[in-house]
Amino acid sequence: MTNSNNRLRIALQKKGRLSKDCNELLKQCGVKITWNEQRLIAYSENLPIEILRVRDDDIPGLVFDGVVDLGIIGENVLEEEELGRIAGGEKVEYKKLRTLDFGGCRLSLAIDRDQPYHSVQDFNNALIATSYPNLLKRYMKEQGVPFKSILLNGSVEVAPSAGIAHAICDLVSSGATLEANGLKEVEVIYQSKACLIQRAEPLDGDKQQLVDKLLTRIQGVQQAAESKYIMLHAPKEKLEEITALLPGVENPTILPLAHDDSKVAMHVVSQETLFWETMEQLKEMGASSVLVLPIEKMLA
Ligand SMILES: Nc1ncnc2c1ncn2[C@@H]1O[C@H](COP(=O)(O)OP(=O)(O)OP(=O)(O)O)[C@@H](O)[C@H]1O
Ligand SMILES: O=P(O)(O)OC[C@H]1O[C@H](OP(=O)(O)OP(=O)(O)O)[C@H](O)[C@@H]1O
Ligand SMILES: [Mg+2]
Repeated sequence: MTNSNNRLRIALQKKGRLSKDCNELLKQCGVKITWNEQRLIAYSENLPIEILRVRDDDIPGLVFDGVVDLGIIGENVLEEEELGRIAGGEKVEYKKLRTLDFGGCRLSLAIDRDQPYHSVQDFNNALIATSYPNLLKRYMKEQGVPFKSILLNGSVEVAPSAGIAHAICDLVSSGATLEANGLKEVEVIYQSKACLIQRAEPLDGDKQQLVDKLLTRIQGVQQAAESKYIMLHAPKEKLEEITALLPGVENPTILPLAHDDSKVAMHVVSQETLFWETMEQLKEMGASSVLVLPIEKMLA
């Protein structure tokens, strides 16, 4: 069954690590949605969009099968599902539209913290607990290390101390969960971020236009998050030096200052964070009133 009405259907994680960031991204893109914790389909009030709120594991399949038009999903879950389907002889098609700037984590092999470790060869014939058997299999095949996996869908970190497995392969971000369970990370096998995917089958003209609009807005939101608006007063003779110091700046706006002929006001959009060290250097060059402001939206 496919989408019968004319709304663009987007699958998002209902509850978990990605949900807050997904909802925030839609909000920043001007998609107004009234969320109701119990409702599994939410409708936008101002755009023809509906949100299907599901377990993240189901999102790749919903996109591959064309049940939804778009989905936001961790690359780890996306590739795991893709590898699984390919292994089962299925053809997998979808479009990856954009990598997003949240959901960053890595899939790693970890062992008991007191166990010595030399190389990936230490996993020869080991029993490894994981929720990502296909990504693990691909990695171990590349490394030429035979192993056995045991599938655990959650609380994977408990496996070694519970005597279920010798090691684990699970997601790591801060490392706090590994540490709390007496484990140490020994190999990173996959780096992941959230991404936006679209079903392979073409959308009708209106829906594709809406997708393109959303993509432009997402780009604007991401660019803005990475950029800063910098305002400062600069001595006229130091303009070039100061511009060279500011990261990613091309054409600053220069404005005259009232009652001071020796300085001008300089406004620039910088593509990177301005570090304290650079601020101090600016000051040494005679710059004053340096302000660094966040940017909410950007349209190039
Ligand atoms: N510690 C983390 N830091 C950042 N991103 C993470 C972290 N853990 C997981 N992620 C990313 O967020 C995704 C969702 O993680 P989460 O733990 O919410 O999944 P889940 O428990 O499988 O949720 P669901 O109930 O929807 O199946 C992961 O697949 C990964 O891409
Ligand atoms: O390195 P850390 O910052 O400690 O993060 C890693 C943990 O985060 C994820 O689980 P989550 O907390 O999302 O819980 P879940 O496995 O129950 O979904 C992941 O499965 C790890 O257990
Ligand atoms: Mg899940």
